[in-house]
Amino acid sequence: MDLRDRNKKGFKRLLRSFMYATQGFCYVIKHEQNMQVHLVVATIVLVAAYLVQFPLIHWLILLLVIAGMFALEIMNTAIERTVDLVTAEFHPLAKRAKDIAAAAVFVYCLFAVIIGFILFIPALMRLL
Ligand SMILES: Nc1ncnc2c1ncn2[C@@H]1O[C@H](COP(=O)(O)OP(=O)(O)OP(=O)(O)O)[C@@H](O)[C@H]1O
Repeated sequence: MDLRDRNKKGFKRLLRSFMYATQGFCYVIKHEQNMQVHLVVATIVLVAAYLVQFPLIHWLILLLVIAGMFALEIMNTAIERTVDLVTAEFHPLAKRAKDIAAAAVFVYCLFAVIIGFILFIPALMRLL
């Protein structure tokens, strides 16, 4: 992007930002296996929520958790690429940065699973 463009405001710039964000999103889906796994799991969970007829509040919580998961995985990928840009060599700080970014995804995943159980167990009990 031309540096002068950065100071421009308006709809065109907004549209361009949206286009860049879409490119980033497509990149992560295409190249990150973890993101592909998240997509498959999210689809299964959404279908299951539909089948057990989640109430509105459960849908909202579920969508928030799924959106957070996607956003965090995207940020993790951004950190990985930035570290790769800084060094192609083995460096303890590069390891720290990537491991910590991965830990953020892991912690979120863990709590997402717990929330999933809390939401689905009563719905499944009702069905049985
Ligand atoms: N430059 C580096 N220096 C030291 N350790 C590194 C470096 N690059 C990667 N690592 C170590 O290897 C692990 C895997 O890194 P990699 O870049 O392959 O990411 P990944 O976890 O495989 O992510 P993904 O498969 O989602 O792209 C990191 O978590 C880190 O421990």
